[in-house]
Amino acid sequence: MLNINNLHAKIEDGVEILKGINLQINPGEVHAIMGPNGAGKSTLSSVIAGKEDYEVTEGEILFEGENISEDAPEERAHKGIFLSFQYPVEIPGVSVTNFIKAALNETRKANGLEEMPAKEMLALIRENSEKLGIKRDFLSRSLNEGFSGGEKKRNEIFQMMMLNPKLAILDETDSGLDIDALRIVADGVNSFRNEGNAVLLITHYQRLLDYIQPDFVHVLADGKIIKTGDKNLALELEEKGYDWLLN
Ligand SMILES: Nc1ncnc2c1ncn2[C@@H]1O[C@H](COP(=O)(O)OP(=O)(O)OP(=O)(O)O)[C@@H](O)[C@H]1O
Repeated sequence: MLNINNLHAKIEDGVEILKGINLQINPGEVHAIMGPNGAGKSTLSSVIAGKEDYEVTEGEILFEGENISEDAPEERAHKGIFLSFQYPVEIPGVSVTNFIKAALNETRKANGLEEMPAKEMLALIRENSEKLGIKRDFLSRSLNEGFSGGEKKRNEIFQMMMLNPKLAILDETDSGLDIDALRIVADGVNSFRNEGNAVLLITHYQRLLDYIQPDFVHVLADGKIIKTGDKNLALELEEKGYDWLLN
């Protein structure tokens, strides 16, 4: 599904942050990326999603066989790539429901589909909000306005489940997940994952990987993936830190 080959990327002022990333994600897989602060984890997720602060200087990102390195962020979203936001924007006057309806219909339109019939939309909203324990009054609140950390997390996972992307990138490196938020993310990801989609989970929290079983764990340091293993690698990192890999 996703093939990243020798990806180099820099920020606009010229500092290279990604220095030759290779990563292959197949349908049905969950990959976790861990690594020290400042390694480039969030940059990698932003570059995959097409955030414009970064420039790809070498290598390519193939999504379902197609080079998307030059695509605008919304084109990538329409192709089925979802990126959660660590610091989501507040949109006063736009409710959680209306935002997700607009986003979902926008994606359908870009893929040549009709708007989702209102009844179907309501049923889908009900199904996903119930799965996540989201109450009805929450759905009519203004997007992210005054949301607690846990509510933002719940909304983010709700958006992921509603949009049902092929590849979900969840960047949890710095989001201060408490135990409840950890469970929200874990339960959401576990109910989302299936044979046809994939998840890239960026995290500092080994505990999250107790709840979400990753197929692969990668360590990213200084812009490169320096080690790949299974879930036991995360346990080893918890115990030993990163130093033993950096020397
Ligand atoms: N837009 C930007 N402008 C300036 N510097 C940036 C920008 N984006 C990333 N960087 C720098 O690139 C490096 C990698 O940052 P990044 O956020 O990708 O690391 P990370 O591995 O996600 O770190 P953390 O674990 O601390 O969240 C850091 O030195 C950061 O300051």
